[in-house]
Amino acid sequence: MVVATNLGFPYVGAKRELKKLVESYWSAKTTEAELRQGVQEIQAKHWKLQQAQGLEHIPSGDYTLWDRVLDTAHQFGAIPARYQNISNPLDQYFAMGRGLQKPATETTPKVDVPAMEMKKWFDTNYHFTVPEFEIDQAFTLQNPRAVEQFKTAKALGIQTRPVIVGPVSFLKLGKPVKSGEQFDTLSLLPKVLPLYVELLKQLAEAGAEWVQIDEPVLIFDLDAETKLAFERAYKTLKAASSLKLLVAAYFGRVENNIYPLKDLVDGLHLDFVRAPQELEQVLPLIGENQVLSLGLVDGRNIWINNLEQSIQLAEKAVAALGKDRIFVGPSCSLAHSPFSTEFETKIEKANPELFSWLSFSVQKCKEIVTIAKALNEGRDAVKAELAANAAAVESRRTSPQTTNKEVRERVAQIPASAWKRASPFPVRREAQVKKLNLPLYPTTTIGSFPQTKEIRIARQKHNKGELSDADYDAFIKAQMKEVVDFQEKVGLDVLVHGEPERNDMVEHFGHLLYGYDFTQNGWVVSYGSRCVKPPVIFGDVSRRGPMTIDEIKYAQSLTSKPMKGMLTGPVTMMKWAFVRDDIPAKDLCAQVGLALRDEVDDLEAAGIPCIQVDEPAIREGLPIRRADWDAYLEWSVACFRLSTSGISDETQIHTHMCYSDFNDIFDAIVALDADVITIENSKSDEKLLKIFETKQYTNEIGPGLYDIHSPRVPSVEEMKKRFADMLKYIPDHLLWANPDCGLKTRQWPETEAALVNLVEVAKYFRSLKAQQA
Ligand code: MET
Ligand SMILES: [Zn+2]
Repeated sequence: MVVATNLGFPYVGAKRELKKLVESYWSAKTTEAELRQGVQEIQAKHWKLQQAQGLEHIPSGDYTLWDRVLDTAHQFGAIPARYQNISNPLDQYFAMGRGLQKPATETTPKVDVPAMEMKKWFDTNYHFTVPEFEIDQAFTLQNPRAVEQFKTAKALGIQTRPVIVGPVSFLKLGKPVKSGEQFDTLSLLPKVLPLYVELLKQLAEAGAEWVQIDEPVLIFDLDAETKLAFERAYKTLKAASSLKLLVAAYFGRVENNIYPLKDLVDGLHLDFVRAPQELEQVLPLIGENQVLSLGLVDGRNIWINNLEQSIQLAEKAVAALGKDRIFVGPSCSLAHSPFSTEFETKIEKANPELFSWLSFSVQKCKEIVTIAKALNEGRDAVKAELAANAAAVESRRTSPQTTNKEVRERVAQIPASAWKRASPFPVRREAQVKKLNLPLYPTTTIGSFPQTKEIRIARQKHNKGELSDADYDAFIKAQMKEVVDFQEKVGLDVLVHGEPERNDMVEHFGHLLYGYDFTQNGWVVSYGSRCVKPPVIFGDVSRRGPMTIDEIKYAQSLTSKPMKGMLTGPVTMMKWAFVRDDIPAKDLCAQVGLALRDEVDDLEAAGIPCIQVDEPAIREGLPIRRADWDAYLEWSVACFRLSTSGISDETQIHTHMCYSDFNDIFDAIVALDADVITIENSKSDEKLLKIFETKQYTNEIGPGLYDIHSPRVPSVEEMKKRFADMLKYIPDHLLWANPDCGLKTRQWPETEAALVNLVEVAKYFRSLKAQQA
């Protein structure tokens, strides 16, 4: 029979219970014993909830207090030296994840260790902790969490399927401990495999039957060596274990990467939401005794499944392999989607139609069960569910809420000339130099200034109706005035309004656009205990009206210096939202691009000489497979240009990106053709600047002079050194001086001190230049 399975559950909890629990432990309000007890209660609730939906394979070991890859590193003793003298294992674990600072006491020395590096988990917005390996790394097995969780569930009478991170992904996702010491982390495979054997043994002894081994690196472009590593690893594990091994890949297509696993493991889980077209290719790669687990329900988005479509796809697999060799499940762990729609009372009331299109984790479990039941017992057995689903699918397909004829027509008729600026950069530069009259090495900031408690309180009060629109407006104006006066005082050249009216750079604009809505509880983990609540894009996007003109115009009226308008770019507006899946991403992006284009035009008409369109998410949207890069970059760059090309030569377009690692998309950054780009640099000095040895950036550029993520005030000397380094690569007339990113997470005192120093650095180099001349 077809088995209904799950790969992972949103461990953070319906109301972010786990977050509250661990944070309370960190602030010493909860003891370790209470933390463990609390976690068990949450887990028990979630296991029972999944059982109640009718799932047969329920995961355990998918719960984590920080990150599952970190759990794996910690349990195998891959603990970097700097954490080794923290004696309590739990505190050591948290220190690896989030760093630890403790003043000295009479008996203990001071502790000050930074966190391990975090990286994006494939193309999601979740960040995992990057394991660090020594070239002669030794591994030991201590308290594997999967075993502990399996036993806890078992004691409650629930048979679960333990989930572990597989050996090849674990090693591949890690890095050599010293950046200078390069070695292939996969070379550690022979050392770590015996411990995996031991881990499987412990799971078998505890009574597990199936174990899910996550190997998401199967979706990368893999070299022959890694494929060989897969073969070696799973030959060893299979030979040593009586457990049934399900190797799980997700977030993309696997192509023939799974070939080495043929007949080696008992089952494979693949993502048919991302790669439905792959079913036919993979069926012949499934060995005679292997199960194919179909990822049919989107684990990363919030839309209802098209059950009939899923059933039809599954029927093809059933026809080829038989019911006994098919599982159905989510495409990936449901930890990447929010908990349950039952808490979305606002949308339910205000927009019941939209509500009927939403499916969060609990609902997704039910969808999986319905698909399995339809396959096992026929569609009649789930008639009511299928009918309700078909009605909702049809309502979404045909609803006037999702389609705006004018927007569609406008996108279809974008003239070729709208995709690029009227004149090439050198011509625009001349016009801008004349108009702006900026000094050499102009100074600016990235947009936001400290979001103080005062600002947050005023916003809350306004949202609750305790502060009238007029009073709130006056408050925001006063904030802008403070920020403008401050920038004048410090001596910056291109000013900003400070973004006091924005809680978040995507959500703020989402409220001003048609097609966006907002959940009350649609939380997903971003890293550790940090959660985000992305907006929902459900329909065609267009402006409700001018979005920023009043604020920016007001800010400009306060100064004779150029004011920089501030917008969030089309790709970022999409990437940091739950995006609709019923039209191609590139069409949606063009809609957002057009809405922003109107705003850019209006800003110009209002007399704003510089306009920044932030695109921090362009890099992270990059597809995993190289073969898919060009197509993505082509439309994402095009949509940025669409939003910034409706204006005259003399209006200066800025863009901003952070989070580094740009070198592999350098050509696309050039193609954006922004007049000025400000870009992260201070955390990866040489890496960014190195590229200028081989490639030329022809427009103006401001690599960040200091890291805004830390309260540390950068000294004049240190920024001088950085600036001098930049001047080796970037011609004088193109270089700007600015911080790394927006200042909203900073406090005022350090902001002031840092910017005063920054302006001094620019002045120093200007006078140096004047002396040379
Ligand atoms: C994550 S990029 C942030 C850019 C935005 N303009 C800010 O300054 O906050
Ligand atoms: Zn930034």
